Amino acid sequence: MAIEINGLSKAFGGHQVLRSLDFSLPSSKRTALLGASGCGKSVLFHLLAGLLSLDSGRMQVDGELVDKLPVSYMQQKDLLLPWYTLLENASLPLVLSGVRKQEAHAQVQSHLARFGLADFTDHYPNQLSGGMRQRVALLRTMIYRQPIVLMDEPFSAIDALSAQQLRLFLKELQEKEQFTLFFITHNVEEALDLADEIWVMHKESTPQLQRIDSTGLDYEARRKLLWQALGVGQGVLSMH
Ligand SMILES: Nc1ncnc2c1ncn2[C@@H]1O[C@H](COP(=O)(O)OP(=O)(O)OP(=O)(O)O)[C@@H](O)[C@H]1O
Repeated sequence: MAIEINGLSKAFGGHQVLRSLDFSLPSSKRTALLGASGCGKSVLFHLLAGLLSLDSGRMQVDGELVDKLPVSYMQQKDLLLPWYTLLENASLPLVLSGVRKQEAHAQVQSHLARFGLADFTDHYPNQLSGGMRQRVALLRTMIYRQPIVLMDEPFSAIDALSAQQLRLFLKELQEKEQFTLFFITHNVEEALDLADEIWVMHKESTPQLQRIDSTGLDYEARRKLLWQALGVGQGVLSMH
């Protein structure tokens, strides 16, 4: 699937957030997007998913103009419905797509153990930890999957060990099923471990999107290059 974006711009009031972005999203690859807080990463994902409208620019899938890409979108907020149990929340996209409830539940149940959620089927979101809710959101994204998967900081609310396991799980799944993964992270190591391609979004410079070319470099050199592109010697990318 060829995904081409041209001249994509977005402003809020007088604040120009995205300035004429051009890129093709690498198909069947894992692409990481990094950049300082507030530079417009989530706005870009909202535009791609059709949750916001473009001021100008165009999006094409296999040469066809589209107003949104075919995405499963896991947002920063887990968006779980408080009055539904874990099982019902995770099954929701399948049920909405027309799968019978019983069958949707059975499908979800077969994946629960892998996500460390098998013992919590009947729990409501307010009875789950932040990390667990994130895992339910990840499961829900994976179970009703479109050709492109957008993830906005998928592992930021999860403890380090669970995050590592889920990263590995996601990587294996992507390698097996070959969907196009585009994810936002503030974690340089996560980008280096998980992504085939790494892009940095800038607030001020033009072009606003920079592709980090680290062909032939070892891990340490790639790490250094990425920190340099982020304009930071070391330490954290941004403070929330
Ligand atoms: N609906 C909106 N209305 C007005 N301004 C908005 C809206 N959504 C985003 N913005 C502004 O657009 C800019 C970019 O926001 P965005 O959420 O994309 O940043 P980000 O790079 O994802 O940041 P972070 O890494 O902290 O999540 C910010 O200045 C934000 O205040």
